[in-house]
Amino acid sequence: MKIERIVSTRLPTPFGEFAIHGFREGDTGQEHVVLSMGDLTAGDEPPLVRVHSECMTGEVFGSLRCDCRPQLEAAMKSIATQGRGAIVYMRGHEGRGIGLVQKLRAYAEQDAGADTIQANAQLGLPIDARRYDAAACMLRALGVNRIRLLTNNPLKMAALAEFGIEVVQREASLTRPGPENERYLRTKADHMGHHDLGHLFE
Ligand SMILES: Nc1nc2c(ncn2[C@@H]2O[C@H](COP(=O)(O)OP(=O)(O)OP(=O)(O)O)[C@@H](O)[C@H]2O)c(=O)[nH]1
Ligand SMILES: [Zn+2]
Repeated sequence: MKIERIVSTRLPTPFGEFAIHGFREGDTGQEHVVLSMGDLTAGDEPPLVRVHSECMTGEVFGSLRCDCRPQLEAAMKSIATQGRGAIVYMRGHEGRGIGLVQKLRAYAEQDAGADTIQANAQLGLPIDARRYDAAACMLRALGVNRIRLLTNNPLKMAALAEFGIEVVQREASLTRPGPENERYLRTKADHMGHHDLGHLFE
């Protein structure tokens, strides 16, 4: 995989000032960004990293069908509190890799009774089409080979490891469930093997 860092600049946010690094994949032209804070390569302690899948409905419009925005904000806050870490923001991961409009079609199926997995299956789409090689390459380009990863998703950990990023520790990324995203979170807990989400419903 060829991926190039095109630019690095400042990004002041309500959570503190990050650096934002703009990357472009050589083969596809797909763009991604990494937000970083502090010196990612200093010391023995691996940095806290969130590899986050783009979700326009949640992050731009505040959709309550998922918890992507609260997860992203919590990750930015944790990194700011520690003064060090990175958000690898994966464009092209929208809808677990099926794309925005296909995700909206899946939402329509869900409103007719399907869960998140059944909805994709009914549309003839993969349940999860995301790849993590670009994420691993971007981390490496920033000098990072060992991380503490904020996730509940075992596939994400395994995929990063497969592409040479050592996940020294996993930290849960939990938000408070609401009536609109409860089924989405339960499906991840019950059928997609996600860690820790089951505790939300105890
Ligand atoms: N296909 C599909 N994608 C969804 C749906 N709801 C949210 N998404 C997408 O799922 C992605 C987030 O992935 P998740 O599987 O929920 O969580 P994760 O990132 O794998 O796991 P964590 O690291 O624990 O948050 C975002 O790109 C969302 O757009 C849905 O109902 N159907
Ligand atoms: Zn979302």
